[in-house]
Amino acid sequence: MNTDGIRAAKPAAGTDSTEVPEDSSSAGVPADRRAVLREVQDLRARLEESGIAVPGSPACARPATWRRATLGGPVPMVAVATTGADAAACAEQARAARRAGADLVELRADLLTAPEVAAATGCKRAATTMPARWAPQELAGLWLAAARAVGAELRGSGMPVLLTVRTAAEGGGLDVDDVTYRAALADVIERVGRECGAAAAVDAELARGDLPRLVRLARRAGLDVVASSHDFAATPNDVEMLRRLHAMQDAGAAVAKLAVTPAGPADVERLVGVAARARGELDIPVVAIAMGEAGVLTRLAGGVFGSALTFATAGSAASAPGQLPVARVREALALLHS
Ligand SMILES: O=C1C[C@@](O)(C(=O)O)C[C@@H](O)[C@@H]1O
Repeated sequence: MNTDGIRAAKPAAGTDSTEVPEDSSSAGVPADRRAVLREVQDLRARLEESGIAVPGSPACARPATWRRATLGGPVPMVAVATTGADAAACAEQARAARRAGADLVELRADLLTAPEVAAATGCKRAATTMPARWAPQELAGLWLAAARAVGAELRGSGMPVLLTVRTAAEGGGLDVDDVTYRAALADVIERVGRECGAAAAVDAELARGDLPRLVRLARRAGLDVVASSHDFAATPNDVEMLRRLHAMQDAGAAVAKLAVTPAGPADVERLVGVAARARGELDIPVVAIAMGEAGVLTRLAGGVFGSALTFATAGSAASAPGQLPVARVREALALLHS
């Protein structure tokens, strides 16, 4: 088991690596950092007591490399998601993400507002204005235009774009049936794939079905698929969470991502336990996030338990509850993975 991350964060040589010292040697570590370390170490100890091997920061068998970002390497990547309602706002947020030092930008295309609808209604709330009656090709066209704008903003930075269209069923802004979702996603995959730089990877929801076909299409287009599953109400049982992550790998996804809502610390502990197990069982990078205040630790220390990616903010609204600013996340990563 690799304990280097934790050990490197200890200020005093020769101290027990499972304890955070209270003495003067830890004086340079602010209280909140010590609290993070303590929580991580407690959690780790409890998981190991229950027989779950905590991976530390091992490299993954099949890392996913998109431009200069590698998921599944020794340190988790930091993503910033756009929440803008149009392409220009998303490009602006991508610039802020780049300046803040994020590794990649997630374009949340489901939060875009169709310009005609916005003009007619004056409404900026994307989730209520994405027109369900649109043909898949029209939706894909809207998303592609934003992908182009964000891709152009990041040109030369080496930062990749992850194109995500989150459905209402999983807490996002696109309220369409599964057939429309799949058709629109397939269309944008093919069109984005033709435009080098517009996106390096695309998110596809496991529960919407047909994941193997979308993965094949994406591969043909030169894109990786990040398979995802979100629960904004609860934390499913461990068997179900592991099943979903395995199903994502079996469908050919390059990354398996799970975001859940914990009711309290017990759920957080279960989620990181599942992440650690999945990390040992799967070849592809695993992303495991507990959303909301109760799950903040997973956004800072998820990498210790095998999670390859964390989402942070760069001056704009969070795309999911519990996200922290990039700088705060970087500080934690430096502490835990140096
Ligand atoms: O899947 C995820 C994770 C996320 O939900 C989070 O909790 O940070 C944020 C989403 O934008 C992203 O697509």
